[in-house]
Amino acid sequence: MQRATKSASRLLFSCQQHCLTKRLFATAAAVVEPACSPVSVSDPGSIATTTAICRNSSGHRATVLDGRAVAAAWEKELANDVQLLTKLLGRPPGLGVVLVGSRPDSILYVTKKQEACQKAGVRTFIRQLPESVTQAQLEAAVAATCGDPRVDGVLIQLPLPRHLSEEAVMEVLEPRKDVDGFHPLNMGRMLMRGRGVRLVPATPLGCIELLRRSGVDVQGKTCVVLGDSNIVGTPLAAMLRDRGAAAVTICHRRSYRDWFVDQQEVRRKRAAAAACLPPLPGPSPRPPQPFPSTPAAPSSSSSAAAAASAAATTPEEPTCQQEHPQPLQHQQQHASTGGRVHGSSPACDSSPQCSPSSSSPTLLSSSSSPPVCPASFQSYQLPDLTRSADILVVAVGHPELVRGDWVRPGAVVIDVGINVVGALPRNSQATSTHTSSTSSATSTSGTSSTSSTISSTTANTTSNSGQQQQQQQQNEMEEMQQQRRHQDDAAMHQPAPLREVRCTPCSDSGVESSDGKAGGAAAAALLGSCTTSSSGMTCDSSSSGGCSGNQGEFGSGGGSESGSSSSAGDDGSSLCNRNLTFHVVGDVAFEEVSQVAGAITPVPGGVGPMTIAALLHNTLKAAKYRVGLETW
Ligand SMILES: Nc1nc(=O)c2c([nH]1)NC[C@@H]1CN(c3ccc(C(=O)N[C@@H](CCC(=O)O)C(=O)O)cc3)C=[N+]21
Repeated sequence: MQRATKSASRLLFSCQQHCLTKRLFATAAAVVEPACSPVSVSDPGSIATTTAICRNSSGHRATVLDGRAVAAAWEKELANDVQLLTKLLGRPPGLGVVLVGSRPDSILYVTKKQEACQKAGVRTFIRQLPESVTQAQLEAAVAATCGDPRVDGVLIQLPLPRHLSEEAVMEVLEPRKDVDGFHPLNMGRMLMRGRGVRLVPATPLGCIELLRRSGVDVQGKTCVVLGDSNIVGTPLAAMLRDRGAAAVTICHRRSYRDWFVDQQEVRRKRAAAAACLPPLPGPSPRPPQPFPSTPAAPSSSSSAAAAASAAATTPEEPTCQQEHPQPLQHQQQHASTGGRVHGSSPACDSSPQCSPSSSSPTLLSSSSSPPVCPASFQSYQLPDLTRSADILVVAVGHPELVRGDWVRPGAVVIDVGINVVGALPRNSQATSTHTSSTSSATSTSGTSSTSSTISSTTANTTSNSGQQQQQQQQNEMEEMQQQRRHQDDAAMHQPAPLREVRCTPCSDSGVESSDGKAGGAAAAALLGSCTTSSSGMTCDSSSSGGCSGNQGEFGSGGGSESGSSSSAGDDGSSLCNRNLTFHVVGDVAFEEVSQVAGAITPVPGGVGPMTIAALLHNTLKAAKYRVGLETW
């Protein structure tokens, strides 16, 4: 009734907008059941069977892209190359790793690399430098590793402590031994079309291989890469492009960072905007552009196909007075998240969200009507963008950022995030009580919520920018410190079965070296008294002796400066000494997204193991350059 007082034009406009939005979603819902998404996934184990993944709808779960199994198969293949190379080299291929400090995650990843190399018959030479190492010492260590005749490939484990320049040390690497592909020559060749790709970063290569080996064809697909890091987002976008993607969108951190800070607020804005969001590029058929100022949305081949099929089946656009089906995003939300609040769907005849009184100032004009949609990208539009993807890669470093309603039904979702969340004093699980979240925690709603975030490490999305890296490290430190303050009441609700990590970083004094012969023992030495298993890393927090004073053949470069314990090491130790438990979750809400996606990678067990296999692949490639099996 109150609406009747509003201007007719505004009402009409609002209705049109909302109805169009609804029709759009209704259309998307209509193609869910009968149509098969253009993505097909074959069983990685079988040769001939290719199962088309039909667009998901409630009741269908996504195919899990098993990174562990695929990586194991890949590594087995690589073992043949190792045999050949060992003959040609007159020794096993060798990987040199330079590790600064003792971040538990870095130690874990180095250990994984070492294990994979040992299994394949590749020797590893690990040079662990103290946290306090100078740039010159680090560069000398890298140069010495590159110069070692037993070493064919070299990597510098990232991130580096904030006082060190990643950029500068990368230049010390010999490009043909740069198994991470971070040297500017390798990066440049990869980014520039036709320049002859050589060594490419392991994590993106792992993603690409996982897609390929799972039977997901990139050709002609619309890809969205959420994350703009130098080591994942940027190279992966180029690699998707080179594999024939029709369109690749890289989302800069400014497109998602608001979601980190205040998810509630962005969700609220998004809900408020639901009635007047401008159409975004994507696979769904789009109504005519309602805003003359909005540029025309490009369409992909799959969107054209979807539009064609939709055009044949879409009923007349409902009038505003009609009952409308729930937009798909709301259906999904209620089906898969237990009703995670996204804002209620506005009534067609009211559209209060488009009124100037809405609390979404960037969205709306201050005049009466029509509402002005933003000229630039707004955070709340991100789910529309991600939903345009046939292949969605997420590498942002925020636990479970991507929810079910961010994903196009049937899409392939690659989760690169590895976030260590939650802390629980050991043995207190049974009696744990739920505590309030820290500022950086993900939403605790949904099916796989986590409570306090102790440290959010996107292992694979480290930026090469010193400033950003510093900021990230500082954030991690702050979170850890905050966690320590709350450690007494750190008990938390346990989400679905997740890997448990209890760890004690070893002392960062001295320089540790080991080689592949020692294998697991070398890893254990590196980790102090830590042991690893398929279920994670377990360490005896009472001991860190395995790491100190064990000066080996790589004693030069970083020297054996001791006593320079890092704050990171301190924090890790303190946490470990308190017997806290961590969980690993991805950037994608796995359970929820599994209800929508056609295929999805788990965390752990997805991109991580593929990264390790890719690194092994690169190490052998470097060895091939050396013996002339491949030309540089
Ligand atoms: N110079 C450099 N090169 C890298 O390739 C590099 C790096 N620095 N810094 C860190 C990231 C991270 N990264 C991973 C390696 C293995 C797993 C991995 O194996 N993950 C397992 C388990 C992990 C766990 O147990 O927590 C999984 O996801 O199933 C994950 C992440 C390589 N990175």
